[in-house]
Amino acid sequence: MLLKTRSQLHISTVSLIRFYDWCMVRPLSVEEQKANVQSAVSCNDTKREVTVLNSLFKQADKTFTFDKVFGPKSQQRAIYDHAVAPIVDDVLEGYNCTVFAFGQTGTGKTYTMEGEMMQQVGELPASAGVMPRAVRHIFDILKAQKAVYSMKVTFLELYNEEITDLLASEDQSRFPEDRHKRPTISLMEDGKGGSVIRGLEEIVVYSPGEIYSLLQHGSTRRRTADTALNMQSSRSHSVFSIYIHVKVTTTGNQELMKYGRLNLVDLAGSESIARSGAKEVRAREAGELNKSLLTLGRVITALVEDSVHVPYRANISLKEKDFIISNLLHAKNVILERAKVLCGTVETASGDIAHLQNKLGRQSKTEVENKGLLFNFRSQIDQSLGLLHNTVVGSIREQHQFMESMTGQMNSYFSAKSESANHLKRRIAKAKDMYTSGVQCMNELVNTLRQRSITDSEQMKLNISSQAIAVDNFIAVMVSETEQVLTEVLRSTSELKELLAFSAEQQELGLQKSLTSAQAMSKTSIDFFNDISTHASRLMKLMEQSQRGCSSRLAEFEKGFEEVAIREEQAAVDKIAGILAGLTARKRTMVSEYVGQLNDKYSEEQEHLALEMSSLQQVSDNGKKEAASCAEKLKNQFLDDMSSHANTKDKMGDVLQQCLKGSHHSVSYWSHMQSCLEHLNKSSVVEANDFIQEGRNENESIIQEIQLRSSHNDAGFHAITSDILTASENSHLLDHETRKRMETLSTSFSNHLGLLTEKHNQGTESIRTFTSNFMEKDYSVNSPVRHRPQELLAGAYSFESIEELKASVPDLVAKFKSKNKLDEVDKGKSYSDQTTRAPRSPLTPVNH
Ligand SMILES: Nc1ncnc2c1ncn2[C@@H]1O[C@H](COP(=O)(O)OP(=O)(O)OP(=O)(O)O)[C@@H](O)[C@H]1O
Repeated sequence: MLLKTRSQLHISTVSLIRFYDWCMVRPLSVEEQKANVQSAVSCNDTKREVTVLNSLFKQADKTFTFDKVFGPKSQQRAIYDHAVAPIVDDVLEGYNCTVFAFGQTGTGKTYTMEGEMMQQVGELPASAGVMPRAVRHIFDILKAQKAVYSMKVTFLELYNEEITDLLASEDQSRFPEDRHKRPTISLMEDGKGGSVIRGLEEIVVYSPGEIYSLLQHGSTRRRTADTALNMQSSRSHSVFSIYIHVKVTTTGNQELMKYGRLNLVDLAGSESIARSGAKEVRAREAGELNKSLLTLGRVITALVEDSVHVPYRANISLKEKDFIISNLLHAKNVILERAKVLCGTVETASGDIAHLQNKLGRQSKTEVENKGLLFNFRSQIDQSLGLLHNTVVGSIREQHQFMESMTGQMNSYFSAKSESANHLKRRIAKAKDMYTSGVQCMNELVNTLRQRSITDSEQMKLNISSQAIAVDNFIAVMVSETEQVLTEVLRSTSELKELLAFSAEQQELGLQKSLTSAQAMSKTSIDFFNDISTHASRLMKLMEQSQRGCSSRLAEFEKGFEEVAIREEQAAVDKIAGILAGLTARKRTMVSEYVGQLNDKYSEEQEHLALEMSSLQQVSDNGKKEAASCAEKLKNQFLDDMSSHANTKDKMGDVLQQCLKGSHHSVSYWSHMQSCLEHLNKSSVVEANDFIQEGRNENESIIQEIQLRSSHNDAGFHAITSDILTASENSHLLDHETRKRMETLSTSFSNHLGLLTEKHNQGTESIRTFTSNFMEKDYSVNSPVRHRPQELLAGAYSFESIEELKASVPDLVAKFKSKNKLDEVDKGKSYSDQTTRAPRSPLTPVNH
């Protein structure tokens, strides 16, 4: 497995690139040892040589030299310390560095780069790879330097020419099958000859632990597969990048930013498809991997050999992103050759490697030289900057001294020179006095204005606050009254509710009672009708019995009668006539006896029936009585319920009436409140508008007055300056040198005056701005739809204050004029020598 690094430093348009080749040979695994696999490679770490033992195949051994060789016994820590640690130092110096791990599948690339994944705290395990060690190293250095820095990381995977962000947030798709699809991102031209990876998530990190978690997370998302040569073979290239921005302070106390970037690239392994046992998808995948690695190798070789043509595109050779990503798309034969060399299958690669090493050595040397040159260049720049600084400071000091000496000379010149100088001095003093008094007067005016504005704003604040308090009180009263009304309404509503509940209860009770009564009544009626039915059935039975008795007796009578008739007939036949009378008498007796018996029996049954009928009558009467009493009870109950309902209804009516009154009262109260507020707002708006208008007028006149004074002052200074110029021009007695100095002094004085004028101009402008702000912003009244005006800004003028100011302005102007005898200036009595010049606009520079 080869570990290759590339460093790149960007200094304006210059890019320095250097390459190192390290060769790592992993130990035989336990399985390989068990299978008695023979080692085909021997390493000489000291000589930095790896020998492919072709003698095993009865051919000459081949020896290859690298920048560094790590044999099978090498520890992860040693590999990091020798190969990667210096590169991390370069990164923190502002270089862009890349560490590639490439080689045949199963040779230990991922193990070297990642190793056993990192612990959050404490020592790293012995098997920790380059990535966790580099992270820990970077943080250790930054901590030791107490550096101010920022850091972010990216982690991408390149699989079958498709880039995937390994740190992208998990997909929250609605459909579970979509969640496994990782978002792909694209490589784009950045328009500056470089390229950008669009959509790659850059994660800002603050601790090694955070990076370890990200690495662990990203690493588990990488595509791996179980092949015949590696149980967990990476099927994609991965690029983990750390971007570091460090703030540094130079000796000249300048703050600079160093931007360094470390790319840690774990390439997929090249493989012999036949040996790895790859089929179908895996075989195609392996083909793509081989192709990309080959192209990468070609690009690296072209860069190492300084080839005119780099098999990607020329600008890419200087750009790392393109180098890593795009070159993979074109990498073909060279990397395969390298892989084959390592496998001992290509014999002719030995010379190339040696040649490459020599080239690399030369390049490293040039690189070191360039770095030295650069360092010298930088120190020269620092020296030049220091020199420049000293020169500038010295020249300023000289100028200052010159000015001081000039002032002294001028003083002596004026004291020694004639009346014209004295006259000039007096004029200057006068102008100075005038200007000072003007300024003083203006200051007074400004102070008075400010004082007034403060007092008036306070007064206004007081008024506003008292108004606000009144409005607040008014609102509070309204609120409390509204609350009372609402409480009343609520109380009435609750009473109403209670009454309704009570009435419902009463109704329910009444209905319950009615139901019970109706049930009792119905039970009594049912009993009554049951009794009647019983008695009726008994009566029917009795009647049936009686009928049956009568029938049987009549049948017996008929039978007996027939028998007797037959006997009588026989007797009659026998006795013929004699007995006929007695027979008839006896027949009559028998019939009457039997009729008597029948009559008795019938009367007896009649009595019995009458008895039954009377008992039926009795039952019926009882039932009637009970029904009547029940009806009476129900009637009374119903009447009670009706009266209670009537009472409830009356009460509810009263309560509703109260509610209605309360609502009417609230409505009228609210409308009253609304009209009050509207009135209040309207009056505030009108007052404020009037106030603004008057304030605006007053301020306009004040500004005009200030401008007038300023123009007087300017005119005065203009006169003085021209006097000085005239005096200096006319001074034949002055020698050339003195005149020159005079001119310089005059120019500096004029410049000074120009500055003063500018300041004055700024002052006037700021007063104007202040006034316009004051008018347009500070005094603007809020929209009438609001209930309370906003507070005016502190320092704003009240209407009264402006009135007072207005009254005081003429006094102040008169005072100013009398103090400076400006009436004379106005009349053109003094400064007659200035009238020859055209009047200058008040705020234009004096000398031009
Ligand atoms: N220096 C080492 N010491 C002990 N075991 C190692 C070492 N290097 C690699 N291995 C073991 O060898 C096996 C293959 O290593 P690794 O997966 O890192 O190879 P790879 O080059 O990344 O393969 P691929 O290109 O197929 O992904 C792993 O089981 C790993 O643990």
